[in-house]
Amino acid sequence: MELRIRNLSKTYANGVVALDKVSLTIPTGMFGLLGPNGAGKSTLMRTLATLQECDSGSVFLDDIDVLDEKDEVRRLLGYLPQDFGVYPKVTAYELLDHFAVLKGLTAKGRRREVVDGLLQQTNLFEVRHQKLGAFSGGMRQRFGIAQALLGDPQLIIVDEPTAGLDPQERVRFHNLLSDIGADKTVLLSTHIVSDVADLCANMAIIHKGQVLLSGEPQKLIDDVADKIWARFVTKQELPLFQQHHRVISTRLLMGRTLIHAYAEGDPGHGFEEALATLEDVYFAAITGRHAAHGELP
Ligand SMILES: Nc1ncnc2c1ncn2[C@@H]1O[C@H](COP(=O)(O)OP(=O)(O)OP(=O)(O)O)[C@@H](O)[C@H]1O
Repeated sequence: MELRIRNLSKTYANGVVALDKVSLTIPTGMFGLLGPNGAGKSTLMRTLATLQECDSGSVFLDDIDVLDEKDEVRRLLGYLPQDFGVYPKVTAYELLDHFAVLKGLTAKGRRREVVDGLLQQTNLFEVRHQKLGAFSGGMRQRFGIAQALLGDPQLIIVDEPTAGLDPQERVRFHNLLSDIGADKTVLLSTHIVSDVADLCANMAIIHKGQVLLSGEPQKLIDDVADKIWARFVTKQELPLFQQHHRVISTRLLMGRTLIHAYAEGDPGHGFEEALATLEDVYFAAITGRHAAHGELP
């Protein structure tokens, strides 16, 4: 299914503009919504999941008016919130079975089939009789996906699901999501660039409630391909480079400081052209946004 978001805006009572005329078209497959903490991702996710009202704008899931026909959307929606809590004293099987009853799966035999199937799909079947309180972060997130998939949803929204997962668990979780994304619309919010780079056919970068960029990751990388320049600097040199170049990122590499700068042509001063990555796209977008407000030269 296709999700079309047009001019969605939300200002909280304290005056914070969380969404500022957000427009996005999200086709079937995995879509990554990338942005730093506070960008407005959760506000957008909760609005799409019919849990929160916006101020203006429209959202359609194919022909369904998401902001108006909430029951209709809920029948098609699976949602994994950012702060998905579990009851620590019940087992994975018991809780999923309970959620299945709430979803309307009242026939025992069919319910068992569905619950067992989901536990297998999320690789939790072997541990289904363990209490959720003993689950690792990765197991808990996979359980979160299992509950989100109850009722065979066509639209699946997952809000920062990989935060706090170790690398192995992240790979496992990525594989699970990518299987689901094969024929469903999956919207994944994250502040981790590699989540999007690894998984998503389409993406958007959101910052301070605004969509800065959207498109296919490779196309967005191609757009900055000859504009990213790198060099090592000393700690003492760094402020000078930040003053005279559009430095988009600085990071330590084997104890030295590697800077990436954005420039239309060779900036000289010892810079060499770098192979652009999605991380460069992300930092160029985010810092470009600051530049628009005069915070960078
Ligand atoms: N209920 C609320 N009342 C007031 N301000 C809020 C509320 N919820 C969120 N905000 C503010 O709105 C902005 C966007 O928050 P949101 O949680 O949507 O961002 P986010 O991108 O999901 O960030 P995070 O990853 O930290 O959750 C932030 O400045 C946040 O402090």
